[in-house]
Amino acid sequence: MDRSAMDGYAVRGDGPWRIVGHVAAGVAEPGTLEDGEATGIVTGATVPVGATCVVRSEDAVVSGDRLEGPAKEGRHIRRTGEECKPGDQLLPAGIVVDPAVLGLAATVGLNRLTVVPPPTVAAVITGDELVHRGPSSPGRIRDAIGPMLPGLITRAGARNGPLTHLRDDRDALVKALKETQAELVLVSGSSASGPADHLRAVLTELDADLIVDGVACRPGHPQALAQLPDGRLVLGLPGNPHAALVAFLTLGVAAITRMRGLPLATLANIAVPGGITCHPTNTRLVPIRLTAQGAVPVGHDGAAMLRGPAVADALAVVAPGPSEAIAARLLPIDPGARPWIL
Ligand SMILES: Nc1nc2c(c(=O)[nH]1)N[C@H]1C(S)=C(S)[C@@H](COP(=O)(O)OP(=O)(O)OC[C@H]3O[C@@H](n4cnc5c(N)ncnc54)[C@H](O)[C@@H]3O)O[C@H]1N2
Ligand code: MOO
Repeated sequence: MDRSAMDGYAVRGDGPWRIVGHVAAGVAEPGTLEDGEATGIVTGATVPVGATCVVRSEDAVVSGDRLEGPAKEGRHIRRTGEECKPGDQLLPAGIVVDPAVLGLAATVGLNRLTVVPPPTVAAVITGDELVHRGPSSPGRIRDAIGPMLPGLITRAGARNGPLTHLRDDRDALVKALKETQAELVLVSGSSASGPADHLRAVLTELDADLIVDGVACRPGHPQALAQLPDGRLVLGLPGNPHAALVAFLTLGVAAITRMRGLPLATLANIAVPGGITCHPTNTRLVPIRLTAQGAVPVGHDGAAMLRGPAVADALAVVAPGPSEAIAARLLPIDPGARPWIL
């Protein structure tokens, strides 16, 4: 149906017009206008048959049932089929159902969409030294990874499964990995080769396929990705909090993105006017802020520090090399952000 885009009067022909009625919202049969006739109308209401334009209420001069105002053929009428015609493809296949997509689907009357459901991601935080409330004390530190994960998981487009805390105990980790129901299980603080780091041994015991056994990046090199025989994925996040964040943003987001049926993002390149020292053999991930001149490192970027990442817009992905990089790729700190095209 043709609808009014403004509150005012639907008119037919040139003015002045005689006001013959009013069309309220939701009226299905607004009638017909003859030449020289007008009817009051609200935004969104169906215009009467024969209406040639709508005069906005602020442009209308009314005295009794007489209306005067500016008239221009088609003005302020939303014509049927303006946005889409039968047979139009509204959206490409494989698109993320974000709020605008959902609204558009409802607009065209769809009750059901065929979707790839978001995967569920669970987390197991390990460490005898961790406390979860109050300040740290000698020998004990606050868990900084657990509080980061639910938001990261949500922003990566997955559902949060259970988040549990474990002592550094091999049997407890075996039990947790056997019992945790999620397509992806994150395990923090057990990725290296120390006496309390059981992840790799436990993965072997569970007959997992170790898909990624360390990544040549700094921080985050001990990260690991494995697949259990029943198909669930396990991602080992290094215990150092910045390293854990890097591992989630790289392997974690890549795994979740593919489980959602989406292609991996292409990262934009950006200039680093002040340069960033390269690592000779590993890719560096350096927290930066975006400025009009390019990427500027924010500092406080040690593997155990979150002060840098907390104020950063992105991680600069700096390829290995002998000297300084003057350009880098950008990995958003927020996994829900669309990667920038610069
Ligand atoms: N011999 C080697 N030792 C280490 C290596 C190595 O290559 N060879 N790599 C180091 C790097 S790099 C990292 S990262 C860590 C990774 O260790 P794990 O994943 O096994 O984690 P932990 O040893 O338990 O902890 C490391 C560090 O992080 C602190 N931590 C642990 N969990 C949390 C948490 N939830 N919140 C805050 N901080 C946490 C923990 O107290 C340690 O200080 O291995 C290095 N060692
Ligand atoms: O992962 Mo460690 O630096 O590489 O913290």
